[in-house]
Amino acid sequence: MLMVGLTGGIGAGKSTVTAVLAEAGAVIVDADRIAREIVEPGTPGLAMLVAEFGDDIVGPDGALDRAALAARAFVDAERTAALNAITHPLIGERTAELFGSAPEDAIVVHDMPLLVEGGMTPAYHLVILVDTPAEIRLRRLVEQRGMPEDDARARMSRQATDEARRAEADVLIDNSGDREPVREIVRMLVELRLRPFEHNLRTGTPVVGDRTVVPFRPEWAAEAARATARLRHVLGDVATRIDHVGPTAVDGLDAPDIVDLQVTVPNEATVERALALLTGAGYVRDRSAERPLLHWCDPARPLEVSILAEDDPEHEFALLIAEAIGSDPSARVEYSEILRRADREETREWERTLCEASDS
Ligand SMILES: CC(C)(COP(=O)(O)OP(=O)(O)OC[C@H]1O[C@@H](n2cnc3c(N)ncnc32)[C@H](O)[C@@H]1O)[C@@H](O)C(=O)NCCC(=O)NCCS
Ligand SMILES: Nc1ncnc2c1ncn2[C@@H]1O[C@H](COP(=O)(O)OP(=O)(O)OP(=O)(O)O)[C@@H](O)[C@H]1O
Repeated sequence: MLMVGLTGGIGAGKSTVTAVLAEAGAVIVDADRIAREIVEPGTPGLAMLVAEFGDDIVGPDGALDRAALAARAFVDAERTAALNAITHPLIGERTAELFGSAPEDAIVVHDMPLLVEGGMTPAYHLVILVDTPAEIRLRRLVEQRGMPEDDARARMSRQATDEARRAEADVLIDNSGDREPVREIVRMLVELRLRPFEHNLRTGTPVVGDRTVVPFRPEWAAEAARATARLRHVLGDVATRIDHVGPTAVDGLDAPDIVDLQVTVPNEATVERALALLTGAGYVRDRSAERPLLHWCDPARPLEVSILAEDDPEHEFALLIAEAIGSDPSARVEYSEILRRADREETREWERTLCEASDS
């Protein structure tokens, strides 16, 4: 199962995107819809809200008066936190049930406005952001959905900033213009990334990156940071540290488009534990490598994860390499030449020699 998180601020246009994903066969888990289910008349959720916010959030028909609750819940951060403390655990339970009942080969899309706010992004294989500037969202909410402007602004102020969302998203979909180009982009995303990603995960097929050197990409650092957060989510305390290493960690250096991450664990026994956790999460072991090495399954982000014990001398030199290259222009030139020869073992040997020299 491929788990995709889809997020965006209020009014970003997530519905446009989920409609295309649903047409393509994805299973959509809609957080706003679940939020309605758990407060239907007669539910414990509604009773808890009444106890917290008062009787008059319920209409004469016994149903939640959503506008009345919104008017009380979004006035300040403390009131919103009280709303969230009641609703979010109930939403979480129902969400887990729906994920649990999806077929093994499904692409499950969690349409969730508060993904970043909840610190949940590392739990998904991919995070998609519908990225629409706040002023456009506001205008659409007021003009097309008839939402009072002060309500829309109040909710926005309880949500993450556009910048915070962008930092955690793997894919940005710009919905500031017409809908049709957005639909086409989403259809392409499904065919070129989501379907092969799901297939790779289910069949244990690794994405082994191409070692051709490409111009330096400033995005590598952020991609490594998101991949690190995902590894941390799987490994928890088993990893003492996780570092972005290798050529893409050297600022400004042209390199093969493969992000290298190094997981450090306390000892040899925990190397095995880390390997088991990562293979259980879909990372694929590379049996041809000398040392414990895994590949990821995202066709658009080749990733190599090595696992080393703290007392292994190799673990030190990978951490030194970015610094050693950064401070030595001739080493940078030499490194580029080695990388162009695309031989992993030769590259590692050269890195080791450089680090030993700069260490002494
Ligand atoms: C307060 C309620 C009754 C208002 O209902 P209303 O029909 O006006 O809005 P609806 O539920 O359709 O939500 C519309 C949008 O408001 C924003 N929003 C809703 N709840 C929150 C919240 N707790 N914090 C920040 N933004 C929120 C989201 O962008 C959401 O997509 C309702 O939003 C609610 O129960 N919220 C708490 C549950 C929740 O956090 N839902 C968000 C996804 S888990
Ligand atoms: N590209 C677009 N051009 C014009 N209007 C749009 C576009 N995309 C969405 N809209 C409109 O903007 C409003 C918000 O979109 P939508 O309801 O899909 O947002 P959402 O991300 O699901 O929001 P929420 O978080 O509030 O549930 C809707 O009225 C929708 O019809």
